[in-house]
Amino acid sequence: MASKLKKALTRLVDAAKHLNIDPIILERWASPKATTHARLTIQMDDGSHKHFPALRCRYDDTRGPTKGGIRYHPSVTADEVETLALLMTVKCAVVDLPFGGGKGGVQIDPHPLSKTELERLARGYVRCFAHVIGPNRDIPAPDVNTNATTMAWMADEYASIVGEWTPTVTTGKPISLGGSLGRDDATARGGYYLLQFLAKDLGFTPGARAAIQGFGNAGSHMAQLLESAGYKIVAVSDSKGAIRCPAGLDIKKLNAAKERNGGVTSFASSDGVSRIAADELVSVDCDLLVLAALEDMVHAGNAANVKAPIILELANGPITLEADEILKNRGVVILPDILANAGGVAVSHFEWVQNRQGDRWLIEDIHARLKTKMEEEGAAIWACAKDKNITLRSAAYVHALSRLVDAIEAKGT
Ligand SMILES: NC(=O)C1=CN([C@@H]2O[C@H](COP(=O)(O)OP(=O)(O)OC[C@H]3O[C@@H](n4cnc5c(N)ncnc54)[C@H](O)[C@@H]3O)[C@@H](O)[C@H]2O)C=CC1
Ligand SMILES: O=C(O)CCC(=O)C(=O)O
Repeated sequence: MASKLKKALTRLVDAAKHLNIDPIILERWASPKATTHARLTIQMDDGSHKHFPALRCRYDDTRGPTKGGIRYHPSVTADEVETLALLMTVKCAVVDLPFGGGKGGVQIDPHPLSKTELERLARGYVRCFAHVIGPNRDIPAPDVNTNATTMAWMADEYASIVGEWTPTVTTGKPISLGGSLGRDDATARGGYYLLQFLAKDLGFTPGARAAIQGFGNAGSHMAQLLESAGYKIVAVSDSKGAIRCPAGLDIKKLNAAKERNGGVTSFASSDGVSRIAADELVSVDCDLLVLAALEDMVHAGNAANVKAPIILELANGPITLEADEILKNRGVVILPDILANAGGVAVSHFEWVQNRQGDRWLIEDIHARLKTKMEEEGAAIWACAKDKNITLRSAAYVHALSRLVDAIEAKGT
């Protein structure tokens, strides 16, 4: 079976056909610039030691330091991390950030770990990769199962290694340590601004019904934003299961139930809310399907069951190549990951700039800058898709690729 990376690269190669790109230039993205592997050993609270495979990939730094999150998950592999780092390379070009693409991961289920074990894991990661990361070289951020606290521990460990506080080495930090206002909900908010901007063209109106797969950072913030704007959230899921409520879920109450009980299914005892099978989420009757969990969740086996006419990808790579084709043939419009979830890295860039300036921007400024970015890039990609009669995903790749090629040609290499 083709690797995830090989499959992901076909999207880049297809986009190149719409531009007159020298194949030699394209070859440079066929593999990452560097992937570093490590054995990450931590002491557990009972005094024993455990070892976990850990990685950091710097896929491409043509447009600037590599940038991308760190994921803790049992399914982390080099192939997955490299694929996600390729997506970061393209994403940063889509929204014109002065960054290349990177990603990191640890193959671990972090849920059974205590807080002290999690801290040792984060610090251990930095000790493994201190020679790879750096404020002008490679800048991590949160991704699946990592958060602001993880970034604080990582920045603190980096400071003790280099001998000075260096806030620009990670983004997504707590506000008290130089984190940016608005980074917490930025991934969802960027997707939300894009959706609002295209709503008229998409025929998406307030009161419309949304189903959301994944109820972590990206998915739960999206639920809040959509609910506040008058949309109905009729189903949500997480790794433990899914719930449905045709009248619309109360997201505040759902969040409180999740906090208390650790998962969305605990809310199934509330009025009008029923439990459904996790894989039923993608086939719920709704006007918008938000994918905010993991890769490959919509595949050849379930793409035909999707009822939503619009899909917004907050997750990275949630739709397989085969499913993409099925959905395209059925006329489903996909707002693609490399544009729709770029709000996270865009506000990470704002954080990095604020840290370099030693300044703090107002939340209103951050929202305004993010909105402008999503609208400008969204408009360009929408126009490219119409002009070339291609999908929004293909148009986003074309848009990014032309910026990447311009940068290479400008360097003359
Ligand atoms: N956090 C960020 O800033 C960004 C995240 N993303 C992407 O968004 C996606 C979600 O990331 P976060 O929200 O940060 O992670 P998170 O760890 O906060 O949340 C992940 C959510 O997905 C759920 N989940 C896992 N497996 C599932 C399954 N099989 N079915 C349904 N739900 C499942 C988890 O229970 C959890 O609710 C990932 O693909 C990530 O790469 C993309 C851009 C930025
Ligand atoms: O904020 C960042 O630097 C990267 C976030 C990320 O990992 C992503 O966009 O997939």
